[in-house]
Amino acid sequence: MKRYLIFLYGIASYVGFFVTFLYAIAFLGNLPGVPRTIDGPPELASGPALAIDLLLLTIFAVQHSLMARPAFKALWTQIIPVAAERSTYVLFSSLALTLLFYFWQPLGGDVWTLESRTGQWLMYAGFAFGWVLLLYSTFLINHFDLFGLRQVWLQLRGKAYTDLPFKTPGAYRLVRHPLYVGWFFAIWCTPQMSVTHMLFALVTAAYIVAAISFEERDLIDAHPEYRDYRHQVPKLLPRFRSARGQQAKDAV
Ligand SMILES: C[S@@+](CC[C@H](N)C(=O)[O-])C[C@H]1O[C@@H](n2cnc3c(N)ncnc32)[C@H](O)[C@@H]1O
Repeated sequence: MKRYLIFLYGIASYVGFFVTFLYAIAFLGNLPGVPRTIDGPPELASGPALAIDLLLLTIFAVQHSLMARPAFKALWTQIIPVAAERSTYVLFSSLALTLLFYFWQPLGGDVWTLESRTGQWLMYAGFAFGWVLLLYSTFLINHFDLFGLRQVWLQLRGKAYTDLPFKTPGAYRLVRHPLYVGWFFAIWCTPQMSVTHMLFALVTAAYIVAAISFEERDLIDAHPEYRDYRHQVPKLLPRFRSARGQQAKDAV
């Protein structure tokens, strides 16, 4: 019975993630048909609105980073079943994001507005590319493990969990963090950058850069070969070498 409940919990948490993921696209892209998006008429004075937005971003950052640390997981799994740990992380992340979507306060004011149709379409293309890259990268690592489904499925079948191996498929050969590159595209590519959107993009970008150093420390502890990978593959910006440059390097 308990095994089925944990499995159902994992499925529910995954559905929650998926709905939050779709809402995040609509929220950041100011898509029609959803009750609240990142931009809109300000409801509060700038000071309180800014304080609320920063608080919402901090809640997400603290939840997301703290609950991902091995030391926190070791403590947390004394309270909740080990197999439900990742689903709980996913659930809490979705809740923190939902809180942000619901209470987000637009500040008003524009940073840039692209008038050219080509510029606008390039921004839309970058936005779409970001979300696709983000989702694609989860499948390169293991989508079902990242979102807790593999863990609850293995326990349902009475099988032991095995850690994911370190791997560098597809985009991981170009950069170490393609999923975060996807985030960068999703948060910065907009034809109309408002002050509110800029605040979101700046804080999120700073958070991603900080999160990378925590994540890489854990990765080196778990997979010592990550140290070499770190020297060979850039963090976020791919290096495109010319064929002649590569030949010269191979010859050395
Ligand atoms: C949300 S994913 C982000 C992955 C990566 N930072 C990126 O931007 O593509 C975080 C999880 O991926 C795992 N991870 C990151 N790089 C990995 C790799 N090359 N092989 C296996 N797991 C990896 C981390 O241990 C962490 O559990």
